[in-house]
Amino acid sequence: MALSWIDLTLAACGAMLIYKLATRRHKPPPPPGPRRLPLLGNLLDVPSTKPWIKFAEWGDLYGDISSISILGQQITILNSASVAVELLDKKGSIYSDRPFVAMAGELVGWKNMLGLMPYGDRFRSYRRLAHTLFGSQTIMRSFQPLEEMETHRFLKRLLFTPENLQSHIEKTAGTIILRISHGYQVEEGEDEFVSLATTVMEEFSQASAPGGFVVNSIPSLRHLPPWVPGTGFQALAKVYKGNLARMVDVPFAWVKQQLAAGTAQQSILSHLLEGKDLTENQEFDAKWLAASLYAGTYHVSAIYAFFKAMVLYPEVMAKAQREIDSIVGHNRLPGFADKQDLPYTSSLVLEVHRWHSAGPTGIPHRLTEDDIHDGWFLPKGSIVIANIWKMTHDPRVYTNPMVFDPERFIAKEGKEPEMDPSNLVFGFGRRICPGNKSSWCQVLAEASVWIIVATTLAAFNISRDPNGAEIDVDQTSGTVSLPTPFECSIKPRSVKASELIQADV
Ligand code: HEM
Repeated sequence: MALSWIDLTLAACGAMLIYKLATRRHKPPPPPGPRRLPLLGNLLDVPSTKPWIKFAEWGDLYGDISSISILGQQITILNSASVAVELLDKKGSIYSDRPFVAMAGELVGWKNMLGLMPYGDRFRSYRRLAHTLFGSQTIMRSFQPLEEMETHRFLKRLLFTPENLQSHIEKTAGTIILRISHGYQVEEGEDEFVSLATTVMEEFSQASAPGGFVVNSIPSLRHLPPWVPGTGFQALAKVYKGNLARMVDVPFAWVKQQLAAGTAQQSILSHLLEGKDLTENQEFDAKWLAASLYAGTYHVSAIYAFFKAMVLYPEVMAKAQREIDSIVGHNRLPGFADKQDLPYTSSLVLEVHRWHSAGPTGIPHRLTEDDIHDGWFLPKGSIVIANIWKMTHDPRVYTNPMVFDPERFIAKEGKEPEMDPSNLVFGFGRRICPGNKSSWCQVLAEASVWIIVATTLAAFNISRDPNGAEIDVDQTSGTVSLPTPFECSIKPRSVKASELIQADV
């Protein structure tokens, strides 16, 4: 008997159903994790603050690779460096996308910044562009005198208004980056570029916060016209977008004007633009690449954590000061040239990066293909989070991980140094922080923390404020996590130290 079209259609549907059932039956399970509720999954299990602590507990219960599901979206959590390397490094070609964040990425425009840029040709050309320029240690070292000078200015600000520690750190970190990225010298007091960037970073935090905007959970809402009730996010996105564009365009226009006048300082942008006939696209990329650097604020958190650690561990501060005094003496401040002779101070900087996780959960990666790892199924489009906090506080890797102890990185007879946290804190794979030590803008991340730590220890004593509140060893929630606020006393170590701080820069 001949088959009718309806038989064929039914057969096709049946075949599809059988195929789906068969493939579903044969699909391995997701990595283990807490029990999932229908529809909600683990929505109620993830704490709204400091999720890395809960992620670490799941690591202890279910192993180094675990997973949860939130409203149908699988999230895989990696709790050890080895598993992060296996997935994010070794399978980087499929683990390097970023999650789609409708409000921040799409509507406001952060997808043009490196951190949120989708993985693809444009991303690769950004990183290639940067690497060809700054893979050279020579170019990066040429920025060191500038960094020493800005650090000296930081010491001066600290001398006169130590109570404004956090804002001095923010200003100095921003200044160093703007000098290197745009060749721009920040004004003392209120500065137009710094204020604009501060506003834009706050807006980014709001626009990217999970649960902050309904459009982040239901991205298709972004297509609704602004007159539809409940789409107030559209108007706000327009304001944020305008501010972001100003933060990117205004300093860029300033550099072009300086280049035309022949007064431009050496900077990343001057290297990219000077004497080159760039296409519109190349110019666009250069502009957003330079702005991407300015958006990296993790080192503010690391420097602030250094001050907190010194208040809590005065014996560590005293030991580093003895080392600096013995090598540098009392008649000058330390500089990069002294670094190799200051191993304890350098270990102290490593311990700051380990003890305080500036980016406890990194920036989430997104899978672009299905993957099976160790018998577990990780679907295309799922999110992968490296729990950096757990990796740097794992007792299997670090002895007494909650204690601040630079000695752990110093080789002793019969004892190897513990793992260098630089292999963890800058993330993994093709999205590893470009501020990583083997990468092109290391001078901005590791080096800027080192020079501030070394000169501050040489010049100041940092101690508990006798009238201040009890200090807790805690940190704020967020992609970039700061130490919780604390009070401390910051005083020059001697009259000579005070003179050195006030000397002309
Ligand atoms: C203490 C200093 C710093 C730490 C701990 C840190 C940490 C991180 C981490 C964990 C990531 C995510 C990596 C991943 O997705 O696996 C990241 C990305 C990034 N960082 Fe840093 N960072 C620091 C300093 C800086 C500085 C100074 C800059 C600016 C030059 C910077 C620029 C960036 C950029 C542009 C990305 C995004 C890279 C991409 O998505 O391809 N970071 N950083």
